[in-house]
Amino acid sequence: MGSMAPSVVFSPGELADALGALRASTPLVQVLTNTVVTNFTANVLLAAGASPAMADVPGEAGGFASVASAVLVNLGTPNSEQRAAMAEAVAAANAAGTGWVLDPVAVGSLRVRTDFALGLRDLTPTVIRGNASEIMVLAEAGSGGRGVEATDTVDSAAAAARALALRSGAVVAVSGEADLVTDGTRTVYVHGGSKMLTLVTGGGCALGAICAAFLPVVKDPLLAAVAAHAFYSAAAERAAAASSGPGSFAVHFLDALHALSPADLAATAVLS
Ligand SMILES: Nc1ncnc2c1ncn2[C@@H]1O[C@H](COP(=O)(O)OP(=O)(O)OP(=O)(O)O)[C@@H](O)[C@H]1O
Ligand SMILES: Cc1ncsc1CCO
Ligand SMILES: [Mg+2]
Repeated sequence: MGSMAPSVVFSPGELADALGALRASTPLVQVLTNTVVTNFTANVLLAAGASPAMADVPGEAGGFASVASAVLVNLGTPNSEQRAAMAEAVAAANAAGTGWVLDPVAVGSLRVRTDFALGLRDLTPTVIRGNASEIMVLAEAGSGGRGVEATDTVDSAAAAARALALRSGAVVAVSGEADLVTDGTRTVYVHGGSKMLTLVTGGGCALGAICAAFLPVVKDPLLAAVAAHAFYSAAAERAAAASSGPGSFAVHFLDALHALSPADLAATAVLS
């Protein structure tokens, strides 16, 4: 992978500048996410240089979204209060012109969240991020994975991802061995990363938060999502090299997100 030509879509310098802008502005990211990954997600955002706020209570979520830099809506454990808060936050983010990310965890076989996710899909998310099976369900081209895990490959979801982007107006990101990011017209693959990310809960969920953190710092949401994935992959590679299993990987991953410089990102990212 290291010998692959860099993408013609975004240069290493554009990725570096995006990370530099994130670090310079400390975006305030409102997170409405599942109970499994809340703490890990907050730590990932802090390590990366953003400021997390887990404001997901009805009556507060809308007010918070109108002042946040970006919002993440993750459907991992969607209790009814949280669904009400998500509806509030999305309405307020849209009214304020604030970017928001939808992560439709485990849609397909799980009815409540599937119905809710299909409604959110049509409320102009800026980015939709999920694994291949989740993205295929939102594109109405698949029946879902096995619980929170994908049973489809990124390549098999590529056409669905592009169709979903064109239909929703969102940038669509599909995670896997190589991540695919598309706005329906332009498609970028982000290589690298580590399989260790799949052995720590929240590997995908926290990536959605990092996508949100990049939205307010660059104009083009496709560049924001690509920079987020490249940054995340670069940190995962560095962490995997220093660790001996999932436990130490999680610790080294936070350290790597914190330590990785814009120049490191420019030197490490492999796009195609
Ligand atoms: N085989 C692999 N090799 C390298 N990196 C991988 C591999 N599979 C997944 N990843 C990386 O792991 C991260 C999480 O992707 P994954 O597809 O597991 O998300 P997910 O299923 O949504 O996760 P979650 O369990 O948090 O919901 C992404 O950064 C992705 O690039
Ligand atoms: C394990 C799990 N179950 C519901 S959400 C979640 C976190 C990973 O998606
Ligand atoms: Mg997921």
